[in-house]
Amino acid sequence: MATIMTPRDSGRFIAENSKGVKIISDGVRKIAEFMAQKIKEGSYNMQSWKEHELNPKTMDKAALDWIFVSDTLNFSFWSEDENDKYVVNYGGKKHTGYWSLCAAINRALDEGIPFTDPHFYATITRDKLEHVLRSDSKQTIPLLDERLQVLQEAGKVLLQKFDGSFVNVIRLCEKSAQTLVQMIVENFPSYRDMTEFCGKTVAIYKRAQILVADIWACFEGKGYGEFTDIDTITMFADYRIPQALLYFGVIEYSDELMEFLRKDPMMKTGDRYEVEIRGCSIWATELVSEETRRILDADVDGRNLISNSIIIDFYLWDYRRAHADEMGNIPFHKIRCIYY
Ligand SMILES: Nc1nc2c(c(CN[C@H]3C=C[C@H](O)[C@@H]3O)cn2[C@@H]2O[C@H](COP(=O)(O)O)[C@@H](O)[C@H]2O)c(=O)[nH]1
Repeated sequence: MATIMTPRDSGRFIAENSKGVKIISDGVRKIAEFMAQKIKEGSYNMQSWKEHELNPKTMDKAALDWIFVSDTLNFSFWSEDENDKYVVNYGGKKHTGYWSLCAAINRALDEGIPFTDPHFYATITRDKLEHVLRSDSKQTIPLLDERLQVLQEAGKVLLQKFDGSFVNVIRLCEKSAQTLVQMIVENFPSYRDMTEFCGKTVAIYKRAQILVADIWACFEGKGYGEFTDIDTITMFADYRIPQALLYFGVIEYSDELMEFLRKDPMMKTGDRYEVEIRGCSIWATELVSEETRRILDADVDGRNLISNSIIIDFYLWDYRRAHADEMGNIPFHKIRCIYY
């Protein structure tokens, strides 16, 4: 493969050539101060990942298998009609969006379905997957056939190349997050989230990077989650963080782009606006992460606190979920694809 830019360099290249999306340095500084405060007061850190009721609480192979399946299917949960969403009831609660997938996985495991075992999902039938992902509302999960294809593919690769467990992929990455991202995109085609922009191939790698980040957070940077270069992982360019960055004034959309989004169009992978929104969000979050680091390092209590683009991303994503109503009128770009 020709040397492809990393997601960080891709983000910078896209931001330097973007027409519809601008990064606002005052917004970067303000959100960095806000994040530094949150990190200093300890209200957000890598342990926050396990506080989510549906995420695994253990640091073992079972948790790793769970994370690999959830991140293989971690895409496209938005619904055409906000009042008619795909819902999974679990633990006495109604779960929507990304959490509906986690609820469905845990529901299957509770029913004795070995849904996180590649020996099972490598040859899972459409009927069986439909049962596992069944809805508790009228709305079914988007892209069921694509989910079937990427899940069977991931299972087959794990069985054929890595003796049936993602543990063996990690064992080969020599504790390098970048090596692991490369191994994921080389061996698992559904993770190849890249496109052409201004004559160059740009790599966004949203699901490959969030897979590494979820492992790092679940294992709290130890064991399977120990990476010497974890800070080189960027924000995960989905359709939610751009919404949060726009809300906080970290990025700004041109009048044309706002006009375009107001028509609620269905976009396609590689559309110029899609790449600009995702790429500028990556670069904006890198700038926020660097500024947050500068603020923490200037503070005797802050310099040994963990802060990187993953923590910033996780915080913004959780904030957006918790303040979905306030952000209701902030547009997000809509696309149906297997990448995010
Ligand atoms: N950038 C970024 N994108 C993320 C996540 C997560 C879940 N991670 C959580 C789990 C533990 C951590 O503490 C995180 O809170 C899902 N997504 C993406 O969002 C979209 C779903 O959104 P909605 O329709 O509103 O549920 C979809 O593209 C999905 O792929 C994240 O963290 N960052």
